[in-house]
Order: sequence, then structure tokens, then C-alpha cells
Amino acid sequence: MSQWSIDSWRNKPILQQPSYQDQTLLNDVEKKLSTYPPLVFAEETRQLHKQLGEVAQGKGFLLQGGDCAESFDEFNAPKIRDTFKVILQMAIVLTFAGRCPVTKVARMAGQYAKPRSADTETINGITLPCYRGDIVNSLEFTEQARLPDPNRLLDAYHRSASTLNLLRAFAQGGLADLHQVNRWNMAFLENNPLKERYQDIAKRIEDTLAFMDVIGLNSENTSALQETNLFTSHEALLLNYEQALTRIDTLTGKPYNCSAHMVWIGERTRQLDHAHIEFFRGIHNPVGVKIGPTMQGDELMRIIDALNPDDIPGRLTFITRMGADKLGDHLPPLLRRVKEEGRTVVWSSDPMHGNTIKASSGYKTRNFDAILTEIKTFFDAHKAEGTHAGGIHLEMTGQHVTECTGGAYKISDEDLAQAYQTQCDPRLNADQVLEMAFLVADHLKR
Ligand SMILES: O=C[C@H](O)[C@H](O)COP(=O)(O)O
Ligand SMILES: C=C(OP(=O)(O)O)C(=O)O
Ligand SMILES: [Mn+2]
Repeated sequence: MSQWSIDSWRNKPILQQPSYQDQTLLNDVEKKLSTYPPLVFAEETRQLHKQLGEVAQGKGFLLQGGDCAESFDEFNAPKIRDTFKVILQMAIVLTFAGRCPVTKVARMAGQYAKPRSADTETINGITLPCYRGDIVNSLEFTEQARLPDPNRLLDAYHRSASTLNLLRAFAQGGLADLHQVNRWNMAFLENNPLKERYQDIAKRIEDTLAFMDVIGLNSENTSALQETNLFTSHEALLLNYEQALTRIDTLTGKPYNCSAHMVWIGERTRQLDHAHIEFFRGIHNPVGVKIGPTMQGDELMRIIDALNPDDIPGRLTFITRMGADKLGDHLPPLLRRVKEEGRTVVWSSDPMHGNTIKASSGYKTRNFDAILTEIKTFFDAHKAEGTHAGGIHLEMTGQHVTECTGGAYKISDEDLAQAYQTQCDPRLNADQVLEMAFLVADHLKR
């Protein structure tokens, strides 16, 4: 294999990149970004790496989630807070049910670049370049708005920095108190049509916290009850941005991508001889790769060889997104192969991207039951193969949107128009995501 350098990816083919008109401006922006402070510290990514190492060995669970695409326009504290809240609410349920630590990784503070199925979009006979995420262009359907603008790389950096700043404050500053998190869950259940079914677990968490209080373990003296760790992640699609934020860690002398704790390669850009695998093989963060239904065992092994040649637990997470009807056939041979070859990866389930459909009302949507079926099939496959179902990866929001159909409130195709706000893919809303947590908890318990 040829020598890796921070820009060796530039000699490889690359897909899903914007066509910038002003290359000089792009170069200036890249230079500027490369002098800006890193967003995360390499030591933090090593903590996540360590936690994921435990997950890879069956001693933990990864919960990863957030928007499909973060938005420049909807960039405000309530939105960040509400997604943070539901991640914690899910995590407490999963921790209790699974009796294992849950590593929380947000798709936040940098999830701005989108790969698309088509390069262009046509509305009423007018064809324009597709929207590629707010780091590239704007969703608005005008020629001007759809032009890729290099200055958006700087905007994305600044918004990521502010988002991360608030997340850190929430995590350490009192909002993550477990008593409070469970109170939110109790409140969620209060009005939920499926209250009877879920309240047992929330009640038991409440009793456990009350018991701990009696024996003197409370938020005042136990930081584990009061604070939490939340890591950040995004699809590292725009490699010029990712390169500019990759720095040599002063403690280890190794390159780390300091744009997020964890980064992943999408289903559309994971070709072995292409730029993304090349860039990822040289950074030392924990990394993910999306795995769709066409993946074959040999190709999978070559990805492992490229990204985790030394078989370090926690370095590599495979995020499977095959579709509820395909996963049962396609996942087991891959699980078997990796196990036979004695390699260690985290297996996580993205039950969203293989289940996208067009609703009769015209909206891009996903059905709650299909999402749940993919998760269940994922758990069943691992059980049958004796491997560890290590995590879930969700597109979700703390807002009360109507983007995915189904769930306890039975959102229908016709309801989608009420609050369809996503910039790209349909997300589970605050109620649906918690319902999902209680259902997944049932599986973890088993
Ligand atoms: O988030 C994932 C992809 O960017 C998204 O599913 C692509 O959507 P499209 O098929 O509308 O381009
Ligand atoms: C683009 C995404 O997924 P995938 O690469 O699996 O299609 C995504 O996670 O938003
Ligand atoms: Mn998506």
C-alpha cells in the first residue's frame, strides 16, 4: 500500500463532491480552516475509542443519533437541547434494560454534508443542482441558492463549534442529571397511548434512583448521576473540510480528525480504491462505515484490512442499513465471515436508510414498523450467530415533527404535511424515538 499523507486522498477518485466555481476562494477557505482551533481534542476521541472497544467485545452498547442533515436556519438552543434530551432519555432506558454502559454519540455539531441519489432536481420543468447540505449550498430552489459556496465551510465550522459548546455545557452543567432524565421519561409516558406497556421500566428506574438516594448516592456527591459524556459524529463527506481539521496530536504524534470524535463513510462513497477509504485509513479516530445490502464478504474483509489492519477493538464500526426485508438474508453471512476471520468490529444497526419510501402524499418517509422490524431482525441475526448486536444509529429529532409514519400516535401519510421539516431524510420524532427505546429495551433485556 502506498504511503498515507493528509492529502493522499486527492490522488484517488472521489464521488459526491460539490463542483465549486471559484477554486481560489476554496483554497483560501481550506487554508483558513486549517489554522482554526480544532473542535475536539484527540484525547477525547481516545476515550470514545476505548468505550467502543468495550462495545466491540460485547460489554456495551452504542447509541448514535440526530438529524439526517443539520440546518443553518434552524440553529438554536431549544433544538439542540431537545435532541440532547431525547438521546439521554433513550440512553437511560437502554442502560437499565441492557444492564450495560451505553455510549452516546450524537449526529450533531457537524452533520452538514449530504450525498444524494441524483445530481440535479427538477421542479415544474426547471432543473437545478441538487441540495448537498448546508455546508455546500442552500435548500431554496433558485439557481443562486444551489450554487456551492466555499464560505459555507467556514459557516459550518462556526456552527459546529457553537453546537458543541452548548452540548458540553448541557452534559456537564446539570441538564444531564439522571433523576431529571427519568422525570422526562415519566412525563413522556403520562400521555402516551402505550403507557401501560412501558411504565414498568420507567418506574423501576425511578425506584432504583430513589434507593441510591437513600444509601447516600445522590447527584451532589456522585458525578455519574449528575454528568454525562456525549460524543459527536458526522459523515465525513467533504474531505477538503475534514483534511483542514485534521491535526497531529501533540501527545501521540499521530493524525486525528478533530472535526468530530467519530466520523463515518457513507454507503455511496466507501469504494476501496477511492478517496474516502484512503483518507480514513490514516486518521486515528474511531471510524464507521455504512454497509448496504449489496456488500459481500470479501469486500467487507478488505475494508477491515484497510481501516483496521491491527484489529484494534473500537477502531471500526460497521453500520448496517439494508432494509427490513433484506437484512435477514444479507447480514448473517457477513457476521459469520468476520467472526471466522477473527476480526473485531462494532456492529450497529441503522434501520432508517434501507427503509425510505415515497408516501402516497408525495413525501419521502419511513414507517415505524419497518424501522422496528429491521432492528428486531438485526438482534435476531446476532443472537443466531453468537455475535454482539452492538448499537443503533437513528435519524431522529427532539422536535414534534411528522416525517415518519406510524408509532403510538399512528401518523398517517396524510398527517405528514402537518410538520414535515427535515432538510433531507425523514426523522423519528421525540415520541417515536422514545417508543423505539422502550421497544429496543425489551430486546436488550433478553
Ligand atoms: O441521508 C442520506 C442520503 O443523503 C439521502 O438518503 C439521499 O437522499 P436522496 O435519495 O433524496 O438523494
Ligand atoms: C447518507 C446517509 O446514509 P447512507 O450513507 O447509509 O445512505 C446518512 O446517514 O444520512
Ligand atoms: Mn439520511
